[in-house]
Amino acid sequence: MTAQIIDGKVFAARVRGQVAQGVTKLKARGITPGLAVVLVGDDPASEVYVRNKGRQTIEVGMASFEHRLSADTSEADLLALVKRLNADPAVHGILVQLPLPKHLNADLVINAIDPAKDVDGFHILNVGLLGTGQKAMVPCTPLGCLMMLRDQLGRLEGLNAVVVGRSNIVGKPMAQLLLGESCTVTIAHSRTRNLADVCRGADILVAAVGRPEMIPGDWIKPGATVIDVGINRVDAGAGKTRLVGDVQFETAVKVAGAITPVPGGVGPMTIACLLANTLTACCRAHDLPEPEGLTV
Ligand SMILES: Nc1nc2c(c(=O)[nH]1)N[C@@H](CN(C=O)c1ccc(C(=O)N[C@@H](CCC(=O)O)C(=O)O)cc1)CN2
Repeated sequence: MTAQIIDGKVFAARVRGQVAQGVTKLKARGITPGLAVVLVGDDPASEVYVRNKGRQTIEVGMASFEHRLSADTSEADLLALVKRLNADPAVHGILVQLPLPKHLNADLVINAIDPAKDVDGFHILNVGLLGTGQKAMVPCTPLGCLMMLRDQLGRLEGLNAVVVGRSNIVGKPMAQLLLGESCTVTIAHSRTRNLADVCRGADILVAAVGRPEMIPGDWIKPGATVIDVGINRVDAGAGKTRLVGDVQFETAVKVAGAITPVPGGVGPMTIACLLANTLTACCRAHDLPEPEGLTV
């Protein structure tokens, strides 16, 4: 058996199309959703992500506000910028690109963002709302994973879901979302005993542990749906590198029912869901109905 490949690029393009339609409707009412992205420092990967965010924001018809600050920016200056963006009515979504330089306290900065504009869903209030099953801003990567799972499987109720990884950005919110779908959820991680056996029990396996190709095909239940969140750059010889996921794709594809590739799986959904969250935040700010199919 060979797994169906879940194409994240195609899926993300579909989501962006839905977002663009929502933006057109808002513009007809004289409202333009706006997304502010803050980049501190010159991390090359973050540079690429921020550039792509800005480009895709404009492509769906939103206003893009980019703030690039030097690596030695003080916490006070960054907090002052966040405060200005909180107060700016043209800005419906605020995102501070992570990681921040070491001297800045990311928790402090994220929790200074107005929770209604926290399109990353990282603010402690949104974390609490999601954890208690209330309307929240949902972190983009897990939201994208859930959209793909719903599309693939329909109802998820009663399925065994194993999330490997316990980060605040992916693992924990992913587990909350799957619980919200009435899955039986296990959060596993690199120190879990008998990790292979835990994974073998999964109808849905979400790998978000950040270890290149840690999960081989023989840890996967035949027919399972595998969502690989890992984006790991490894040596490809001859001075080159390549991207691999947390799942060993070559062996997993022979066992799984469906699987996301790396690259081209979950990654593109992250920015598409950021745009979806910005549209949602804008609708909420104006007391308008939320876009269908783009929120949980
Ligand atoms: N404030 C935030 N910071 C970070 C987040 C986030 O959601 N909010 N996530 C990541 C980076 N990220 C977006 O910011 C992101 C990562 C990967 C991709 C993507 O499309 N990946 C491609 C491969 C890209 C490549 O060639 O390197 C793929 O998987 O196909 C988009 C966005 C950390 N920081």
